[in-house]
Amino acid sequence: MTSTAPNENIKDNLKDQISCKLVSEIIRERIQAKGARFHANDNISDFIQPGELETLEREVATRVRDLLKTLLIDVDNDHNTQETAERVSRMYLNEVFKGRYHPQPKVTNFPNDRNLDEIYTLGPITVRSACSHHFVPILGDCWIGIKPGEKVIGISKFARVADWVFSRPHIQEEAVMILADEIERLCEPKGLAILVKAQHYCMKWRGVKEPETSMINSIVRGDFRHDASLKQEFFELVKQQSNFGKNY
Ligand SMILES: Nc1nc2c(ncn2[C@@H]2O[C@H](COP(=O)(O)OP(=O)(O)OP(=O)(O)O)[C@@H](O)[C@H]2O)c(=O)[nH]1
Repeated sequence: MTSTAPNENIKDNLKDQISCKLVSEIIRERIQAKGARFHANDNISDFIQPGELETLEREVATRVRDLLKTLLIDVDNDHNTQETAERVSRMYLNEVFKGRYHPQPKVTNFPNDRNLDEIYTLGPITVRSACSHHFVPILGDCWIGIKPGEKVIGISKFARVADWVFSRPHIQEEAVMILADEIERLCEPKGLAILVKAQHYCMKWRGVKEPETSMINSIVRGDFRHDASLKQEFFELVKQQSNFGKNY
């Protein structure tokens, strides 16, 4: 987000407070004023100012309480659901969908001093998401292959970035593309390959109720795309890595 002069920010905040807008309206207007997208799998943290997430948490809890009431659950007397609205709100904003509302975890990159140009793979990295259609879990494993460029990042950062990207409502195909974009941005590899195997609870828990079906998809970029033997090496290494085939 481009910065605005401090006085303009203060004026805008005052205007918002005087008009008694909901914090979700204030944030939405800020996003729309910049012409930015706010689909379910977009990160909108640049548009949330300090303190607003806590206010949003209270607003979401009110809406979840309304949903529970509309579902004819006696939230006032049922001891099990009395604080469910607050828990669900916290869970969405700070846990399962934190990748929408919180900024990217800090990732330091280092120079590839010795010009390492061998590929390496990393996995399985557990990924947890939810499908955009039903908001029920997607759980799976991810493997990442890198042919380094001029920068390298610590291997734990791949897991942190994957967790941040997947912690949004998604479809699996887009989740993998967004993760690829973020990794390319962070370490500019000469080649990048990603494979995800996941189970979708919208198919497992409800709907067709298929308990074993999983979805596997992959993306290859740079040298992995142009060099068939490198691509094959990635898939061979992934096969050898432990837990390939694990079910949730
Ligand atoms: N391509 C793709 N589809 C997904 C993903 N996650 C869930 N889906 C599917 O999205 C579809 C949503 O379709 P709809 O027909 O509108 O929803 P529905 O009537 O609840 O469908 P059923 O699940 O068949 O009961 C379902 O077929 C899901 O299985 C994903 O990551 N990628």
